[in-house]
Amino acid sequence: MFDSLKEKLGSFREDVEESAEEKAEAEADAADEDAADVEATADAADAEAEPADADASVAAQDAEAATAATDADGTATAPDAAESTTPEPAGTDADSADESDGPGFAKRAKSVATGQTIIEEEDVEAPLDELEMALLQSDVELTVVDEILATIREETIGETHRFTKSTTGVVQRALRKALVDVISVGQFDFDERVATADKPLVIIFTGVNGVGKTTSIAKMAKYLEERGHSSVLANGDTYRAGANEQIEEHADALGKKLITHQQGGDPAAVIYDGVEYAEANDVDVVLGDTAGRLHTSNDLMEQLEKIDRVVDPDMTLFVDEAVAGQDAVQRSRQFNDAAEIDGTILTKADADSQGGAAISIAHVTGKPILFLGVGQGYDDLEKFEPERLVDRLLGLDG
Ligand SMILES: Nc1nc2c(ncn2[C@@H]2O[C@H](COP(=O)(O)OP(=O)(O)OP(=O)(O)O)[C@@H](O)[C@H]2O)c(=O)[nH]1
Repeated sequence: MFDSLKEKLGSFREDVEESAEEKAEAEADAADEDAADVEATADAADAEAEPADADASVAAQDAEAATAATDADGTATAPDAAESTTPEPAGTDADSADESDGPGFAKRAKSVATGQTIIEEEDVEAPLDELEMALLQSDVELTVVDEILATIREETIGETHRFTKSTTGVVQRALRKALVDVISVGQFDFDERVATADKPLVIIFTGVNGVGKTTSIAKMAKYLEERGHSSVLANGDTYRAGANEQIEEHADALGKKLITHQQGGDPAAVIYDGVEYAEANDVDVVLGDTAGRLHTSNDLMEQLEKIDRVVDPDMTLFVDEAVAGQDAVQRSRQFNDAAEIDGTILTKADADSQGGAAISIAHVTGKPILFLGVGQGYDDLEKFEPERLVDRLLGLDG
């Protein structure tokens, strides 16, 4: 699942690491040269001046003395020890040095002294460009890509951290936050909502045909049963020939009651009958299918508005397939505009390597993805857990 996206996110991490490694080497070389300069200067100063003057003279000649500070005897100390053991020489205060360039020269120099480096814009720009392309190719929606890149910039640029060892840590944390932020929009606890709702709870499934809507209803019936909730199925897809037979197969296989009307009947009336059946038989949840292939969003709106008026559903779930990528993202926007949805079930995630729809839909609709369909079996409905998914994408799931 989402293998191609996983690979692309891994490449981004490697790109930033590489760029940090190159920078670390360059800074370490520069620090070595500075340390040699300082030593030479200190030796010369030793002959003529007081130790304290030598400090000041070193500092004045080269602000990078902060990278290899000089102790009271005028002996250059190792860069690693400078930060913790040596007071700042007069005139080399990091804060007062030239800060016109990014995090500032003195701060950078000090970072080298402590074995640390700072991530600057130039370190991440090229990898971020690559990531932008990779996300767009993975069908992640443009505004979502922008949001992800902005968060990564915010979380990495200016970050001071130990050299290469922890570059991965900083980038990993930034990527994780960026992805979790966009995909966890609007999350709520579905199980909790079902458990605490007045019964019967009415859930309407909407979305275009062929994406796995009917199968998802069957999977949901099984999911609810495993959590102690009974359900009745109501086939509001009165538009398509063969729809009754198709859902009937699932109802039979699961031992669930199915309410149907003839083809061409009123979807709201079928679901109303489902609610009446549930009330009369103490059934917890009504799962209502609808026809998705309507010609205009007005038709769709009318259908769902009528269902709204007649049965006042508790939840409307949009169903689409992960493999449809950008198309699924655009449809989620259209369905949400036409009739406000409460969340999404994204099917066929098992067959999707791109992951664009999974990353984008919550951000685009403002409503959470609640479940992933991960196969054709009744058990193949996985609760959508943003953090778990992101950890999987970043290879942090052990
Ligand atoms: N691999 C995989 N296949 C799925 C998944 N969900 C549904 N399918 C398959 O997708 C096909 C279409 O599913 P349906 O449930 O018939 O789709 P629908 O949206 O109800 O479409 P119609 O009833 O034809 O309007 C079926 O072959 C399902 O087995 C899933 O999560 N993974």
